Amino acid sequence: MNTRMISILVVGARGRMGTALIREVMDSEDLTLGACVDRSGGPGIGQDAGRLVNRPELGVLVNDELRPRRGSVVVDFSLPKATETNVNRCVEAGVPLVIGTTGLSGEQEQLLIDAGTKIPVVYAANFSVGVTLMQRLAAVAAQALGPHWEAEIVELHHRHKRDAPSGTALRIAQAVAKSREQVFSDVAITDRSSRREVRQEEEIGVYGMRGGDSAGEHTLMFFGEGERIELIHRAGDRAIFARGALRAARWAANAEPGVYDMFDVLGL
Ligand SMILES: NC(=O)C1=CN([C@@H]2O[C@H](COP(=O)(O)OP(=O)(O)OC[C@H]3O[C@@H](n4cnc5c(N)ncnc54)[C@H](OP(=O)(O)O)[C@@H]3O)[C@@H](O)[C@H]2O)C=CC1
Ligand SMILES: O=C(O)C1=N[C@H](C(=O)O)C[C@H](O)C1
Repeated sequence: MNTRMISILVVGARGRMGTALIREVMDSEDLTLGACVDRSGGPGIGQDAGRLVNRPELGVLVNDELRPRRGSVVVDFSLPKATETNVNRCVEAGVPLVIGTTGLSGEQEQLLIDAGTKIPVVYAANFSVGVTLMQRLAAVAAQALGPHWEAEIVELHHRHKRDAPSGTALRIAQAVAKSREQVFSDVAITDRSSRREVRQEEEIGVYGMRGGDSAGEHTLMFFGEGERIELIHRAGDRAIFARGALRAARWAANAEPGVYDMFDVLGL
Protein backbone atom coordinates (compact mmCIF):
# COMPACT_ATOMS: atom_id res chain seq x y z
CA MET A 1 0.00 0.00 0.00
CA ASN A 2 1.30 3.49 -0.90
CA THR A 3 1.15 5.57 2.30
CA ARG A 4 3.01 8.61 0.95
CA MET A 5 1.30 11.89 1.77
CA ILE A 6 0.64 14.02 -1.31
CA SER A 7 1.30 17.73 -1.03
CA ILE A 8 -1.43 19.82 -2.69
CA LEU A 9 -0.68 23.34 -3.95
CA VAL A 10 -3.94 25.26 -4.34
CA VAL A 11 -4.12 28.11 -6.88
CA GLY A 12 -7.06 30.49 -6.47
CA ALA A 13 -6.95 29.69 -2.75
CA ARG A 14 -9.21 32.49 -1.51
CA GLY A 15 -11.93 31.75 -4.07
CA ARG A 16 -15.11 29.68 -3.76
CA MET A 17 -13.37 26.58 -5.08
CA GLY A 18 -10.03 27.33 -3.44
CA THR A 19 -11.60 27.40 0.01
CA ALA A 20 -13.62 24.24 -0.72
CA LEU A 21 -10.33 22.53 -1.67
CA ILE A 22 -8.56 23.70 1.49
CA ARG A 23 -11.37 22.25 3.64
CA GLU A 24 -11.27 18.91 1.82
CA VAL A 25 -7.46 18.69 2.09
CA MET A 26 -7.66 19.47 5.83
CA ASP A 27 -10.28 16.73 6.27
CA SER A 28 -8.28 14.10 4.36
CA GLU A 29 -5.81 11.62 5.79
CA ASP A 30 -3.47 11.27 2.80
CA LEU A 31 -3.12 14.90 1.64
CA THR A 32 -1.27 17.88 3.06
CA LEU A 33 -1.57 21.53 2.09
CA GLY A 34 1.81 22.44 0.61
CA ALA A 35 1.04 25.97 -0.51
CA CYS A 36 -1.78 28.38 -1.29
CA VAL A 37 -1.56 30.94 -4.08
CA ASP A 38 -3.88 33.80 -4.97
CA ARG A 39 -3.88 37.06 -6.92
CA SER A 40 -0.97 39.42 -6.32
CA GLY A 41 -2.26 42.43 -4.37
CA GLY A 42 -5.48 40.57 -3.51
CA PRO A 43 -6.98 40.47 0.00
CA GLY A 44 -5.96 36.84 0.55
CA ILE A 45 -2.20 37.41 0.39
CA GLY A 46 -0.49 36.82 3.73
CA GLN A 47 -3.53 35.20 5.35
CA ASP A 48 -3.26 31.80 6.99
CA ALA A 49 -5.04 29.10 4.94
CA GLY A 50 -6.78 27.66 8.00
CA ARG A 51 -8.17 31.06 8.96
CA LEU A 52 -9.41 31.52 5.34
CA VAL A 53 -11.85 28.68 5.97
CA ASN A 54 -12.69 29.67 9.55
CA ARG A 55 -10.59 26.92 11.09
CA PRO A 56 -7.49 26.96 13.31
CA GLU A 57 -4.25 28.29 11.86
CA LEU A 58 -2.35 25.88 9.63
CA GLY A 59 0.90 27.76 9.26
CA VAL A 60 0.45 27.94 5.49
CA LEU A 61 0.29 31.56 4.34
CA VAL A 62 -1.31 32.52 1.01
CA ASN A 63 1.32 33.90 -1.36
CA ASP A 64 1.23 35.38 -4.85
CA GLU A 65 3.62 33.09 -6.71
CA LEU A 66 3.39 29.40 -7.54
CA ARG A 67 6.64 27.52 -6.88
CA PRO A 68 5.83 23.87 -7.63
CA ARG A 69 7.98 21.29 -5.86
CA ARG A 70 8.54 17.67 -6.80
CA GLY A 71 6.27 15.30 -4.90
CA SER A 72 3.40 17.79 -4.99
CA VAL A 73 0.38 18.26 -7.28
CA VAL A 74 -0.90 21.69 -8.31
CA VAL A 75 -4.69 22.13 -8.29
CA ASP A 76 -5.73 25.29 -10.13
CA PHE A 77 -9.22 26.81 -9.96
CA SER A 78 -8.52 30.45 -10.74
CA LEU A 79 -8.73 32.52 -13.94
CA PRO A 80 -7.60 31.57 -17.48
CA LYS A 81 -4.69 34.05 -17.45
CA ALA A 82 -3.37 32.69 -14.15
CA THR A 83 -3.78 29.09 -15.32
CA GLU A 84 -1.76 29.91 -18.44
CA THR A 85 1.20 31.08 -16.32
CA ASN A 86 0.96 28.13 -13.95
CA VAL A 87 0.99 25.52 -16.72
CA ASN A 88 4.47 26.71 -17.69
CA ARG A 89 5.67 26.67 -14.07
CA CYS A 90 4.47 23.06 -13.63
CA VAL A 91 6.18 21.95 -16.84
CA GLU A 92 9.46 23.58 -15.73
CA ALA A 93 9.26 21.84 -12.36
CA GLY A 94 7.96 18.50 -13.68
CA VAL A 95 4.93 18.62 -11.37
CA PRO A 96 1.46 17.18 -12.20
CA LEU A 97 -1.37 19.67 -12.68
CA VAL A 98 -5.12 19.44 -12.13
CA ILE A 99 -7.05 22.23 -13.86
CA GLY A 100 -10.64 23.17 -13.09
CA THR A 101 -10.55 26.71 -14.49
CA THR A 102 -13.11 27.18 -17.27
CA GLY A 103 -13.34 29.74 -20.07
CA LEU A 104 -9.87 28.92 -21.49
CA SER A 105 -9.23 30.10 -25.05
CA GLY A 106 -8.21 27.74 -27.85
CA GLU A 107 -4.59 28.91 -27.46
CA GLN A 108 -4.67 28.31 -23.73
CA GLU A 109 -6.06 24.80 -24.28
CA GLN A 110 -3.23 24.18 -26.74
CA LEU A 111 -0.76 25.02 -23.94
CA LEU A 112 -2.28 22.23 -21.88
CA ILE A 113 -1.97 19.80 -24.74
CA ASP A 114 1.71 20.77 -25.16
CA ALA A 115 2.25 20.46 -21.40
CA GLY A 116 0.80 16.95 -21.55
CA THR A 117 3.87 15.77 -23.45
CA LYS A 118 5.95 16.55 -20.33
CA ILE A 119 3.71 16.20 -17.25
CA PRO A 120 0.33 14.65 -16.30
CA VAL A 121 -2.44 17.24 -16.77
CA VAL A 122 -6.00 16.47 -15.67
CA TYR A 123 -8.34 19.04 -17.19
CA ALA A 124 -12.10 18.91 -16.63
CA ALA A 125 -14.81 21.55 -16.77
CA ASN A 126 -16.62 19.63 -14.06
CA PHE A 127 -15.00 17.30 -11.52
CA SER A 128 -18.24 15.87 -10.10
CA VAL A 129 -18.98 12.19 -10.60
CA GLY A 130 -22.58 13.06 -11.52
CA VAL A 131 -21.74 15.41 -14.38
CA THR A 132 -19.07 13.04 -15.69
CA LEU A 133 -21.74 10.36 -15.94
CA MET A 134 -24.22 12.86 -17.42
CA GLN A 135 -21.78 13.53 -20.29
CA ARG A 136 -21.70 9.81 -21.01
CA LEU A 137 -25.51 9.55 -20.79
CA ALA A 138 -25.81 12.53 -23.16
CA ALA A 139 -23.68 10.76 -25.75
CA VAL A 140 -25.58 7.48 -25.41
CA ALA A 141 -28.97 9.24 -25.63
CA ALA A 142 -27.97 11.36 -28.64
CA GLN A 143 -26.86 8.28 -30.52
CA ALA A 144 -29.89 6.20 -29.57
CA LEU A 145 -32.41 8.93 -30.39
CA GLY A 146 -30.87 9.89 -33.71
CA PRO A 147 -30.63 13.25 -35.49
CA HIS A 148 -34.37 14.10 -35.49
CA TRP A 149 -34.45 14.74 -31.73
CA GLU A 150 -33.45 18.37 -31.22
CA ALA A 151 -30.97 19.06 -28.41
CA GLU A 152 -30.81 22.14 -26.17
CA ILE A 153 -28.83 22.78 -22.97
CA VAL A 154 -29.65 25.32 -20.28
CA GLU A 155 -27.42 26.07 -17.30
CA LEU A 156 -27.80 28.18 -14.17
CA HIS A 157 -24.96 29.51 -12.00
CA HIS A 158 -24.40 31.99 -9.18
CA ARG A 159 -24.21 35.71 -9.94
CA HIS A 160 -20.39 35.83 -9.65
CA LYS A 161 -19.57 33.45 -12.48
CA ARG A 162 -17.63 35.15 -15.28
CA ASP A 163 -17.74 32.74 -18.24
CA ALA A 164 -20.90 31.77 -20.14
CA PRO A 165 -22.10 29.33 -21.18
CA SER A 166 -20.43 27.20 -18.52
CA GLY A 167 -17.58 24.88 -19.41
CA THR A 168 -19.79 21.97 -18.40
CA ALA A 169 -22.63 22.98 -20.74
CA LEU A 170 -20.15 23.23 -23.60
CA ARG A 171 -18.72 19.77 -22.78
CA ILE A 172 -22.20 18.21 -22.70
CA ALA A 173 -22.99 19.84 -26.04
CA GLN A 174 -19.69 18.56 -27.45
CA ALA A 175 -20.56 15.06 -26.27
CA VAL A 176 -23.89 15.25 -28.14
CA ALA A 177 -22.23 16.62 -31.28
CA LYS A 178 -19.48 14.00 -31.25
CA SER A 179 -21.96 11.20 -30.81
CA ARG A 180 -23.88 12.51 -33.85
CA GLU A 181 -20.64 12.87 -35.81
CA GLN A 182 -21.18 16.64 -36.11
CA VAL A 183 -18.50 19.36 -36.04
CA PHE A 184 -19.30 21.17 -32.79
CA SER A 185 -18.52 24.69 -34.04
CA ASP A 186 -20.87 24.17 -37.00
CA VAL A 187 -23.90 23.26 -34.87
CA ALA A 188 -23.50 25.09 -31.54
CA ILE A 189 -25.78 28.11 -31.01
CA THR A 190 -25.24 30.26 -27.92
CA ASP A 191 -27.37 33.26 -28.89
CA ARG A 192 -30.55 33.36 -30.96
CA SER A 193 -31.34 37.03 -30.43
CA SER A 194 -29.73 38.27 -33.65
CA ARG A 195 -31.26 35.51 -35.79
CA ARG A 196 -34.63 35.70 -37.47
CA GLU A 197 -34.97 32.13 -38.63
CA VAL A 198 -36.32 28.85 -37.28
CA ARG A 199 -33.94 26.36 -35.75
CA GLN A 200 -32.27 23.80 -37.95
CA GLU A 201 -32.59 20.18 -36.87
CA GLU A 202 -28.85 19.68 -36.31
CA GLU A 203 -28.39 22.72 -34.06
CA ILE A 204 -27.46 22.37 -30.39
CA GLY A 205 -28.51 25.39 -28.32
CA VAL A 206 -26.37 26.19 -25.24
CA TYR A 207 -27.54 28.99 -22.92
CA GLY A 208 -26.50 30.33 -19.53
CA MET A 209 -28.48 32.06 -16.78
CA ARG A 210 -26.78 33.95 -13.92
CA GLY A 211 -28.22 34.85 -10.55
CA GLY A 212 -28.37 33.95 -6.87
CA ASP A 213 -26.01 31.43 -5.32
CA SER A 214 -26.48 28.23 -7.31
CA ALA A 215 -23.39 26.00 -7.33
CA GLY A 216 -24.41 24.90 -10.84
CA GLU A 217 -27.36 23.30 -12.64
CA HIS A 218 -27.31 21.76 -16.10
CA THR A 219 -30.31 20.54 -18.08
CA LEU A 220 -30.01 18.75 -21.40
CA MET A 221 -33.27 18.45 -23.35
CA PHE A 222 -34.02 16.25 -26.34
CA PHE A 223 -37.20 17.26 -28.14
CA GLY A 224 -39.13 14.63 -30.11
CA GLU A 225 -42.59 14.93 -31.69
CA GLY A 226 -45.01 15.19 -28.76
CA GLU A 227 -42.44 14.19 -26.15
CA ARG A 228 -39.31 15.45 -24.43
CA ILE A 229 -36.47 13.87 -22.47
CA GLU A 230 -34.57 15.88 -19.86
CA LEU A 231 -31.30 14.98 -18.17
CA ILE A 232 -30.65 17.23 -15.16
CA HIS A 233 -27.72 17.62 -12.80
CA ARG A 234 -27.96 19.95 -9.80
CA ALA A 235 -24.87 20.65 -7.71
CA GLY A 236 -25.88 21.26 -4.10
CA ASP A 237 -22.40 21.95 -2.74
CA ARG A 238 -19.01 22.85 -4.25
CA ALA A 239 -17.47 20.09 -2.15
CA ILE A 240 -18.42 17.66 -4.96
CA PHE A 241 -16.06 19.47 -7.35
CA ALA A 242 -13.30 19.74 -4.73
CA ARG A 243 -13.49 16.03 -3.84
CA GLY A 244 -13.39 15.13 -7.53
CA ALA A 245 -10.38 17.40 -8.16
CA LEU A 246 -8.49 15.87 -5.23
CA ARG A 247 -9.34 12.39 -6.50
CA ALA A 248 -7.80 13.54 -9.79
CA ALA A 249 -4.74 14.87 -7.92
CA ARG A 250 -4.16 11.50 -6.21
CA TRP A 251 -4.48 9.81 -9.61
CA ALA A 252 -2.19 12.33 -11.36
CA ALA A 253 0.52 11.89 -8.72
CA ASN A 254 1.25 8.46 -10.23
CA ALA A 255 0.33 9.06 -13.87
CA GLU A 256 2.52 9.24 -16.96
CA PRO A 257 2.64 12.54 -18.89
CA GLY A 258 -0.54 13.15 -20.89
CA VAL A 259 -3.75 15.17 -20.94
CA TYR A 260 -6.52 13.40 -19.06
CA ASP A 261 -10.08 14.04 -17.92
CA MET A 262 -12.43 12.66 -15.27
CA PHE A 263 -13.29 9.65 -17.42
CA ASP A 264 -9.65 8.59 -17.08
CA VAL A 265 -9.61 9.27 -13.34
CA LEU A 266 -12.83 7.33 -12.72
CA GLY A 267 -11.90 4.58 -15.17
CA LEU A 268 -15.12 5.08 -17.15
N1 LIG B 1 -14.02 22.14 -13.05
C1 LIG B 1 -14.90 22.23 -12.05
O1 LIG B 1 -15.38 21.23 -11.50
C2 LIG B 1 -15.26 23.60 -11.55
C3 LIG B 1 -14.70 24.69 -12.14
N2 LIG B 1 -14.91 25.94 -11.65
C4 LIG B 1 -14.16 27.01 -12.27
O2 LIG B 1 -13.10 27.38 -11.39
C5 LIG B 1 -12.78 28.76 -11.58
C6 LIG B 1 -12.82 29.47 -10.25
O3 LIG B 1 -14.14 29.49 -9.77
P1 LIG B 1 -14.50 30.15 -8.36
O4 LIG B 1 -13.70 29.53 -7.27
O5 LIG B 1 -15.97 30.16 -8.26
O6 LIG B 1 -13.98 31.65 -8.62
P2 LIG B 1 -13.50 32.72 -7.56
O7 LIG B 1 -13.51 34.04 -8.26
O8 LIG B 1 -14.27 32.57 -6.29
O9 LIG B 1 -11.98 32.28 -7.25
C7 LIG B 1 -10.91 32.52 -8.11
C8 LIG B 1 -9.74 32.91 -7.23
O10 LIG B 1 -8.56 33.03 -8.07
C9 LIG B 1 -7.92 34.23 -7.69
N3 LIG B 1 -7.02 34.72 -8.72
C10 LIG B 1 -7.22 35.70 -9.66
N4 LIG B 1 -6.10 35.89 -10.37
C11 LIG B 1 -5.17 35.04 -9.88
C12 LIG B 1 -3.81 34.79 -10.19
N5 LIG B 1 -3.19 35.46 -11.16
N6 LIG B 1 -3.15 33.85 -9.47
C13 LIG B 1 -3.76 33.18 -8.48
N7 LIG B 1 -5.05 33.38 -8.12
C14 LIG B 1 -5.75 34.29 -8.82
C15 LIG B 1 -9.08 35.18 -7.40
O11 LIG B 1 -8.64 36.32 -6.70
P3 LIG B 1 -9.51 37.70 -6.83
O12 LIG B 1 -10.92 37.34 -6.43
O13 LIG B 1 -8.84 38.62 -5.88
O14 LIG B 1 -9.41 38.11 -8.27
C16 LIG B 1 -9.96 34.27 -6.57
O15 LIG B 1 -9.53 34.22 -5.23
C17 LIG B 1 -13.78 29.28 -12.62
O16 LIG B 1 -13.19 29.22 -13.90
C18 LIG B 1 -14.93 28.27 -12.53
O17 LIG B 1 -15.68 28.20 -13.70
C19 LIG B 1 -15.71 26.15 -10.57
C20 LIG B 1 -16.33 25.10 -9.95
C21 LIG B 1 -16.15 23.73 -10.40
O1 LIG C 1 -18.12 28.62 -11.92
C1 LIG C 1 -18.71 27.67 -11.36
O2 LIG C 1 -19.28 27.80 -10.27
C2 LIG C 1 -18.72 26.36 -12.03
N1 LIG C 1 -18.05 26.24 -13.13
C3 LIG C 1 -17.86 25.07 -13.90
C4 LIG C 1 -18.36 25.27 -15.33
O3 LIG C 1 -18.14 26.34 -15.90
O4 LIG C 1 -18.96 24.36 -15.88
C5 LIG C 1 -18.38 23.83 -13.22
C6 LIG C 1 -19.55 24.02 -12.31
O5 LIG C 1 -20.72 24.07 -13.08
C7 LIG C 1 -19.42 25.23 -11.40
